[in-house]
Amino acid sequence: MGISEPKPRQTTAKMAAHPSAIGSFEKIMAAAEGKQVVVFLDYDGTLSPIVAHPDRALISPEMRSAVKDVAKLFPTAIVSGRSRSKVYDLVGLPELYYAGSHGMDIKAPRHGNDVVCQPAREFLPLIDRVCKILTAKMDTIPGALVENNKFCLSVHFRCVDEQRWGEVAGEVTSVMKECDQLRLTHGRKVLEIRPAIQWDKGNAVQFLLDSLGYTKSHNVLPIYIGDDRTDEDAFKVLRNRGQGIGILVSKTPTETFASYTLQDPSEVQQFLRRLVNYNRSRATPATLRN
Ligand SMILES: O=P(O)(O)OC[C@H]1O[C@H](O[C@H]2O[C@H](CO)[C@@H](O)[C@H](O)[C@H]2O)[C@H](O)[C@@H](O)[C@@H]1O
Repeated sequence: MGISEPKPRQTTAKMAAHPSAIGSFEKIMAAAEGKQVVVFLDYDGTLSPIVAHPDRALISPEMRSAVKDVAKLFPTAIVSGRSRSKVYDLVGLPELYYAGSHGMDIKAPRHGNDVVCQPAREFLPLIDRVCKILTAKMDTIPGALVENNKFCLSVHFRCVDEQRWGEVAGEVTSVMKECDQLRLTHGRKVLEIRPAIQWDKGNAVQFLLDSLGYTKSHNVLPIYIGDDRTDEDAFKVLRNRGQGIGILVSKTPTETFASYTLQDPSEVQQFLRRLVNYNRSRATPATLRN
């Protein structure tokens, strides 16, 4: 297995089918009319810009304040590949739902219903073992980094000399060969190792909508904003429900199950701010139903 940047997944012509969520704001709000909006937000590349080191991917005070205001109006969840505790510490808003480890670790807001979902609990010892093995291997490759995301591992190669990307891939692949209970996915200059169970960000979105009492409801409009391949699982769930707005954060033409795009986190912030301003006088406070 080699490592390369994920290729653009769609032609520019087809990109026209995915207009800007800001340019289409009125249309999105028309779809939300009379419905309960539920907001799902990815973290890296969506709420925070992509930077060289994972520990330095911080959310700006303005973005935090926009998310906080959104959560006053609508149930709001962070859905991240990072561990739940890490993304909670970064975002720092106890009033949100948090789904960490690509949705494998879900917790309701501190004062809300105690929704907890950890479908991959039995994999913890294996993930810890593999983390130790890979950390030792990556220690020999300058710039490589293994991040323990509790139910998943991220092997980062953003800071590795491109000549040595093959070595990173080779080491990861050789460890994976011994572990058929784990599977490998590929994010933004990161290899993601996770339990081989059918549970992803899409399942997390479905689980949270069910927990909020919207399993079969026609009166809900989920809005999911994310930038990465793993977010496609969530976009797909919204497509299959025939309900909801998927928004891909991307500057480049990309094949996606999302319906709209935003260019970067600063546009995400603008969109969230508009959502707040538009709905402030109209929506009732977010309530938890179960
Ligand atoms: O689902 P997400 O919240 O988007 O998490 C996906 C991965 O994001 C982080 O890695 C990415 O962002 C880093 C900081 O900007 C960057 O250095 C790295 O190259 C990116 O892949 C996070 O560190 C990973 O654990 C997540 O799996």
